[in-house]
Amino acid sequence: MPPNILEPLTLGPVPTFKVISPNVIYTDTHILADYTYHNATVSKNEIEGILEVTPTETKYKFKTDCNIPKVGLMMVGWGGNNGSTLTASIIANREKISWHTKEGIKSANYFGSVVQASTLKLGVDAKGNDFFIPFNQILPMVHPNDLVFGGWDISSFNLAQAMERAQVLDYDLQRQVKPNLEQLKPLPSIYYPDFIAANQNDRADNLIPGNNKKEHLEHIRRDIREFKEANNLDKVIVVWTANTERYAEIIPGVNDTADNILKAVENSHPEIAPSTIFALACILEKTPFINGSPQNTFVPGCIELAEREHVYIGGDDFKSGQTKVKSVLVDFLVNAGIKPIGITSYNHLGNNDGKNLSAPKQFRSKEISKSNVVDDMVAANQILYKPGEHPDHVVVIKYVPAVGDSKRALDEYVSEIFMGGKNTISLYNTCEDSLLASPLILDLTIITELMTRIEYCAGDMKAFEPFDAVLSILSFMLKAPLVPPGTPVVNALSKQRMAMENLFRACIGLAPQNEMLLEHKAPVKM
Ligand SMILES: NC(=O)c1ccc[n+]([C@@H]2O[C@H](COP(=O)([O-])OP(=O)(O)OC[C@H]3O[C@@H](n4cnc5c(N)ncnc54)[C@H](O)[C@@H]3O)[C@@H](O)[C@H]2O)c1
Ligand SMILES: O=P([O-])([O-])O[C@@H]1[C@@H](O)[C@H](O)[C@@H](O)[C@H](O)[C@@H]1O
Repeated sequence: MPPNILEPLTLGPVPTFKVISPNVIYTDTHILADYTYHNATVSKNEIEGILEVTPTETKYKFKTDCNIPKVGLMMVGWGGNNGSTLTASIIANREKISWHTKEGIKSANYFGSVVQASTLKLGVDAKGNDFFIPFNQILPMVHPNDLVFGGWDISSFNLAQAMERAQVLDYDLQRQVKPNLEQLKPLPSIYYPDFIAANQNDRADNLIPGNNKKEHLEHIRRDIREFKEANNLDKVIVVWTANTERYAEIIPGVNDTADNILKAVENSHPEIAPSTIFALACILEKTPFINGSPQNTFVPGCIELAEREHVYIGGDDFKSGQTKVKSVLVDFLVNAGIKPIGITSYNHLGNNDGKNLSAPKQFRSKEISKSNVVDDMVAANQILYKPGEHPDHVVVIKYVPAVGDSKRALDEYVSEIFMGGKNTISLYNTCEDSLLASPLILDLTIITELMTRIEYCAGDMKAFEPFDAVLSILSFMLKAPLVPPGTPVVNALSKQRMAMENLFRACIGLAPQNEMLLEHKAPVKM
């Protein structure tokens, strides 16, 4: 395996602030924080017929390892539009490349990455004004410029050929990064035709031979080990950005438990998907695996194995455009007491993703992930919605080669408003789909890696432990957030962002952001 030719230059940002608190200790290697988690339990007093709300306080200790490791990002589907666009874009950022376009000179950036291009409020300054820092300075994080790339694709194209095929980036930029990308070639991958559209067959010329799923699993495990060793990495994160697969059937005795799914792999059971083989290989290699597509990679047996091995998994389906807007707009409408009754999400696109989704079973996977995104917001308001009542919600995706990666999304939101009135909001959203999704791969990778360096201790626990293996903290970047079995799914984008921000604040002993601004509304009088 050729070692990555682009060695990282520097490792991560250096924290630019220190929390002055008896609850926070900085050592040479860690940040230790004592944190009180405030919540409230609600119960019904049947005798008095009232609800009783009891504030709760739980003492947590958080321990964050501040040593930023050398991290490899291995993408499954590396030769696709997202994988090639991300690789080219990070190289452009690393090399500080600018390029000519008809609109003038453009320079590389990380817009669209919450970690690299958003900020968060740390507190207020002496005048009471909000004080913001870059999101990636709240805790030590890997910088994307330092990531070492690798991955697999069923297509043999090198990354330069893949970038050209994707038709996402401007030519003058492609021209400059081409020499670097020509050196990068995806590893052969596993291909089970039944799981993706038949129209993908013509690019499947870079395959691991045979049909033995156990051998495929061990091959992928070996690939991960060899990549880590060849690049002298401390950690590897694997992200699935390959084609959307059909849903796998959940079969008792086959993929319902960890032991059964490993046995099913031994028997090369036909219902074990390539994405699940990758997930199992990662779990067995103690390597976090993130699913950027909508299929049910994480069948129950896969989740159970991840929990048993304490290996982080996350998914599903990058939340990049139309759905991201939906998880904001419906949250706003419902929380404003306005009742969406009809949501129609239509889009067409002409890239290979759209080509794969033109097949019914693959579309169905995407339809599911795009349709469930309003469930939590609707369930939270029983003034507007009776139990079980939902807006009419339609998702349409059409493949139109002529528009390439420039997805056209048209949405219509029809809502009931005051006194029998109706409100209709129509949106038209168009852009290169891969330019929205690629930064999310960065955020998923960097936050997953950060989570591998944070441990907690709470209640009667005698030692620090990792978080639950199912990383629901990644939900901001995902359409159909995977959560620990039996726990609530949150889709509202503001809540997802708040959860991420407040968790990282807790790791440095800071209370959750509450935006009350009491100091201005009810100033303390001396
Ligand atoms: N805005 C977005 O682009 C966006 C948003 C959300 C989700 N997604 C999902 O991300 C995935 C990738 O999107 P894309 O636009 O890059 O698609 P793409 O079709 O350009 O890339 C997918 C790549 O995966 C490869 N592939 C297919 N099966 C494979 C296997 N078993 N092993 C290795 N490689 C395999 C294909 O050869 C292709 O190069 C899709 O599932 C898509 O639904 C994309
Ligand atoms: O993230 P989002 O814009 O809601 O959804 C997108 C779909 O509209 C698009 O058809 C599909 O090809 C992309 O993979 C992505 O899933």
